[in-house]
Amino acid sequence: MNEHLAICISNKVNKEHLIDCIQNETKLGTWSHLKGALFSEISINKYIKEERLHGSCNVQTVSGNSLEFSSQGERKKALLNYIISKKPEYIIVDNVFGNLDVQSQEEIIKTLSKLSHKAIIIQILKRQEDLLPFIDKTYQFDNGNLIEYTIEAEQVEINSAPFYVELPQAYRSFTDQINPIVKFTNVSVDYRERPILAAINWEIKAGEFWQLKGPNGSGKSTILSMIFGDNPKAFGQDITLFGIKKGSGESVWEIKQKIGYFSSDMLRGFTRLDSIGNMIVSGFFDTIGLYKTPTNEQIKIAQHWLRVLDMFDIRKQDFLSLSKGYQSLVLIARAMVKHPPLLILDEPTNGLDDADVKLFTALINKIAKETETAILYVSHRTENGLNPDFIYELIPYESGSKGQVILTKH
Ligand SMILES: Nc1ncnc2c1ncn2[C@@H]1O[C@H](COP(=O)(O)OP(=O)(O)OP(=O)(O)O)[C@@H](O)[C@H]1O
Repeated sequence: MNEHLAICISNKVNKEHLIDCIQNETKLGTWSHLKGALFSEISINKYIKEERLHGSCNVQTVSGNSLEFSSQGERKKALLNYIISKKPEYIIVDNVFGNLDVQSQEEIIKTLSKLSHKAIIIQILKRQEDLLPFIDKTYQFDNGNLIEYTIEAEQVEINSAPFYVELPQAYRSFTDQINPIVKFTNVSVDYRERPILAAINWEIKAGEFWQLKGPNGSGKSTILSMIFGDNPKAFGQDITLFGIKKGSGESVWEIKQKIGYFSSDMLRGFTRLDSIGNMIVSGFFDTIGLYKTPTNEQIKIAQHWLRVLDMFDIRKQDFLSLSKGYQSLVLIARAMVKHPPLLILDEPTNGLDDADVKLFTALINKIAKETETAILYVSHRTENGLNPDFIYELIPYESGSKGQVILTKH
């Protein structure tokens, strides 16, 4: 009988190092002698690189779409199918439910349970609620060793209001803000004649807190890219952002000035050395890292945010020295310094551990309460304590996804 294990880690542990130890060293276990596979965003990124380089890779999606142009959930499903076809003797399963919709989460539990009869499953676990049901033993990774560890309910004790300092007031007022700030009228999108969105009608007004949800591939990122990105599919559509019809001469830069954006993807791949303080100030210029000289007022606002996060004393410290959870708090402050009318959070808790999710939730609730900024949050997870006013749910049909509005507090 295979013994399956979970290794519980916080965001302070170097996950890549842990994976390397499992794959290549015998100190943790004897897996390195076996044929292994890695189910992780790390592998997906590797295959996307390969695809870019050679035009294709071994991991095939169900629709035949390239990995690069597939949705996050579609990529994960394609990777799992590929891994199964390789018949590994052990599988490292990292962030098992990240980016998967509720139905796919149930399916993956079934698939992995079945696989667990043939292969050893080594789960890397940051969220207690993600523990796979067939796991036999749980460990912590401590100083390069595995120490047996029992998960107990609600071990994570975090003050529910850890941010005491009031948020800075808007340095420019949005009281003359044109409402709604986002308006989609009959927006339909298809990719290579495959309908994705069908007649989307949606309005976000100033100060509202929205969650956008829907199954994998239903078109959430497509909607976001039409608001925040420069998706060519937005042209010729009836989309009004901040009172200006999209495509009527405004620059992407003008739109981005009014939107704060944070995605868990931003935490990956930073190599540039910059201080925590500079990272926050750079939000005024929509650059990652500081290239321009900020005004005194901009410095004052950034310092205020540093005090909110209780990071003023460590402001000169390297941003990369922070844990992923603290890096995300800094990047949210960075998104907020310009006091944007709209804050977009794209899968913001993906990859965070339990303690960091609690801090993140407290900061977002504070922003919702103390500012006029509307929040649009995209996630498959329902985070306890994060309470959007409305949900916009995409429901897929052959003819493209339709949207429905759900009021959550009435
Ligand atoms: N550039 C593109 N070319 C072809 N197909 C695309 C492109 N971009 C997206 N798609 C397809 O459009 C559909 C919607 O993708 P999108 O990323 O918007 O979904 P999503 O709801 O964000 O999914 P997930 O929850 O899995 O991230 C997917 O089936 C995807 O494969």
